[in-house]
Amino acid sequence: MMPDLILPSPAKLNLFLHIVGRRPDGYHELQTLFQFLDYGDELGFTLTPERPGVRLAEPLAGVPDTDNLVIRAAHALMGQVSAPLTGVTIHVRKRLPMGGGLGGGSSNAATTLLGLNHLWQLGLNLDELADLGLSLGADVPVFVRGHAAFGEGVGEKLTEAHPPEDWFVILKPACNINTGKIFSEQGLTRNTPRIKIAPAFEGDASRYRNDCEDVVRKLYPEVNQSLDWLSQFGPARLTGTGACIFGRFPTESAARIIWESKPSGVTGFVAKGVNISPLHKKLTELE
Ligand SMILES: C[C@@](CO)(OP(=O)(O)O)[C@H](O)COP(=O)(O)OP(=O)(O)OC[C@H]1O[C@@H](n2ccc(N)nc2=O)[C@H](O)[C@@H]1O
Ligand SMILES: Nc1ncnc2c1ncn2[C@@H]1O[C@H](COP(=O)(O)OP(=O)(O)O)[C@@H](O)[C@H]1O
Repeated sequence: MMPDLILPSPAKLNLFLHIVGRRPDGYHELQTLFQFLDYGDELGFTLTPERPGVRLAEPLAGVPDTDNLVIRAAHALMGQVSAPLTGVTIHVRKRLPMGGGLGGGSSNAATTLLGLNHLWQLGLNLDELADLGLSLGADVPVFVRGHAAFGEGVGEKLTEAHPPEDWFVILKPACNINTGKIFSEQGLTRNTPRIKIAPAFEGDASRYRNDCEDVVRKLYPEVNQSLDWLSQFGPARLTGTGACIFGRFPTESAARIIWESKPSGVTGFVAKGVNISPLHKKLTELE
């Protein structure tokens, strides 16, 4: 059966990620530049008037349904309204590697919040949805707002940004990295000076850096090797706490040439960086 609504759930990159301090609760204060990719998962929503509640069409491998950010986002939204809501089945077409620093789970949560707000005609605004999203994860608000952004705090204080919309080769080295483990490493750089004038910095990709990179290179030889390989063709960086890395190219064909020559055993994709989320583009078309 055709879903009632199909929406994209794009990936993000952290074009740079600076750790500028630590809060009393141990969480790290970041300064980061988020950009979306025109590549990601897809969520299909099918209304089920005969069956109330929210469910997944199929479970995600390794993620119990109650932990799935799609279900958690739907429940968070249902908690905001007292009126009875039509049942819905959500199909997740996964293309993004999980736990790779591309924000797939957070993006799925945001797509669910906006998709159900639309289907159920709840009328919540983006501020309300971003607040709900933050309770699910630090990366959810930027996906809810849908504009490339300079993020501060844990990534939830967002200022719209306009980095160049280049092409990227994204590589997924064959290892999984736990975000909590990286943030608890003793050798992590935690004292990068704060950037005061973000727009001046955004335009200069040669200054982009990820403070997790040194620690991740030491702990994960697969990431180290992939970064060394991709760096031959230009600056290559880690996104989030990894394991995915990206290299920047001015054109699609330049990116594809490098992609075709990647070492065996490494997966990934080629995608364009975009400053307006594909999710918001699609929702605007529906209005
Ligand atoms: C690093 C970033 C950058 O975009 O992305 P990913 O690599 O996850 O995509 C995010 O800030 C990830 O935020 P979020 O998704 O909420 O982090 P979680 O996986 O819940 O964090 C796991 C653990 O890492 C530590 N943690 C996380 C974020 C942060 N700013 N400081 C921390 O110290 C905390 O101990 C937390 O319990
Ligand atoms: N719908 C979902 N998609 C992906 N991961 C999910 C989802 N729901 C829960 N998770 C959990 O969230 C973790 C982080 O996933 P993800 O957001 O894709 O990576 P990252 O935060 O590294 O960018 C996964 O390892 C998985 O256990």
